[in-house]
Amino acid sequence: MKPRFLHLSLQEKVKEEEEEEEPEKSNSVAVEAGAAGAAQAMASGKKRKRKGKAFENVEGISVFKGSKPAKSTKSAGDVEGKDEVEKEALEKKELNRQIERDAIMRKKYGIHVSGHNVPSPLQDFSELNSRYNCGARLFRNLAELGFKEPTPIQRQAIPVLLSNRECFACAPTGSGKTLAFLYPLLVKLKRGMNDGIRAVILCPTRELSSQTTRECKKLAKGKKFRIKLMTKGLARNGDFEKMHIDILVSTPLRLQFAIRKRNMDLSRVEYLVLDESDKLFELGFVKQIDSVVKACSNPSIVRSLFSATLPDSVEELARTIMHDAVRIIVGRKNSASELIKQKLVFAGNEEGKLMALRQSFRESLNPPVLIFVQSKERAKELYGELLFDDIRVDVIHADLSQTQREDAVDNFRAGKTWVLIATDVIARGMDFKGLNCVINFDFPESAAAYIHRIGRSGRAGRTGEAITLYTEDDMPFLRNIANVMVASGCEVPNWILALPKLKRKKHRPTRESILV
Ligand SMILES: Nc1ncnc2c1ncn2[C@@H]1O[C@H](COP(=O)(O)OP(=O)(O)OP(=O)(O)O)[C@@H](O)[C@H]1O
Repeated sequence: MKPRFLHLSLQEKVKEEEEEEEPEKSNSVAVEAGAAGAAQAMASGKKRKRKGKAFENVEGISVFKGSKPAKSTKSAGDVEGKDEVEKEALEKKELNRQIERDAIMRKKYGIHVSGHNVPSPLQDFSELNSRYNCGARLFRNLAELGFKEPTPIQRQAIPVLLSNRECFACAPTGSGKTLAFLYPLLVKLKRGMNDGIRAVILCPTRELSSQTTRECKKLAKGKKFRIKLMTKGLARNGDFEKMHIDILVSTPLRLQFAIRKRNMDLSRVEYLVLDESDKLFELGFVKQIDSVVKACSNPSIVRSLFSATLPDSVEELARTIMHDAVRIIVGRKNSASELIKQKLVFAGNEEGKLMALRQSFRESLNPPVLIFVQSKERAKELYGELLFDDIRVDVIHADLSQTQREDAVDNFRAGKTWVLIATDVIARGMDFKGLNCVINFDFPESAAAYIHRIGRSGRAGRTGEAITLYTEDDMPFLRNIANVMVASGCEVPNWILALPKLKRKKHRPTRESILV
């Protein structure tokens, strides 16, 4: 099903965007144009100055300054024309040099871009001040949070968003995408200038919304931003007409509820971020996303999509709704983080999986460990089994209350729980610092699910481990996962890579009960 917002006429949008861009341009040419652009913008700035000078020269000599024309066999026009040509050649040279410098830096960090006039990547965070005048407080917060160097996605996505360009970005799990979209928001929004809701960040789960809100508040420390998490209570009872929110973080369902039932007005939203965008474009979410995107009717809105996996279908969809978007891919598209050591383990059947898990815990348990299963029923069953082993174990799934879910995450983060059993509800975006190992007790339903699950470890430059158990039933789907493993530098037996290609991408078999 195609979302309705796709029917928005492109022509209409182009016109709207043109109207919007004017004030930004006049504010700061060099800043906003960025790019191979920084040079281009500089060049055009220079051009303007020089044109001014040229005008003064001609007029000055003959009209205002009253001085006599220089004695020359060549006419003033000839000299002027030559100067202009030389200057243009110089500018072109500088522009080419800048393009070369950008290309070298992108190559160094594995950044691939497409789009017109893409802003230059950041050399370091200090450029946020020199190039974009980002403000001392936000800059200090970066240092206080221990962020010394921008990650590759931050190097490219931050300048793009600071230049008010729409973008869709794909970078590995744990590579700092959150900061890449939060930081430009905080810079661009300045402080409480408008009423209503000014920026919306959509995340597929409550846990991720809550984590993103927390990160945003940390980054905005000392600034008076009104940053809100859309809770169930707020969605049901919020008086949004009287409320001023700079940044609202929500799941699509809660936001759609507030739009429908509480008449929430999103027409002044200036920035819309779709985090884990490919998940948000899946069938279960698409209607909600549609109504949110439609409600964000501000013609000047800047939208951005972020994920570690970006299927072509989502890219195509994104292209139809975005204007002049920049595409940023870090590393290889749809690949796992290279920091994770990945292993496939044959366990025969369902019974064998439990034995293999117990055996591995007996040999060495290096907490924290996250175990993924296919459904909430299976999560409950496995929890029931491990509860009697001498392990501090907990479980998280969609049947638990909000408080229980929050407690499960908090206890795991605090080290009170060593092993957390989970469904895919926390497979995306969750940042558990120092997670050593992910175990796929149940084989993931797709390559994308695999990438996100194992991506809970090996984050922010740390190494991690991922073990995937498989049974006879999972064998036909092994190749999908093996391809991901090979692409991220892991060894896989040749027979797996020689398995036939499957047309069906999703694998969610009926499994025997875990209970013994
Ligand atoms: N420049 C940086 N330097 C050091 N650490 C950073 C930097 N930027 C972000 N981090 C840290 O890296 C970790 C992962 O970041 P983040 O959660 O944004 O990853 P992500 O790319 O969004 O991953 P996912 O695809 O799983 O959502 C976080 O703990 C974050 O604090």
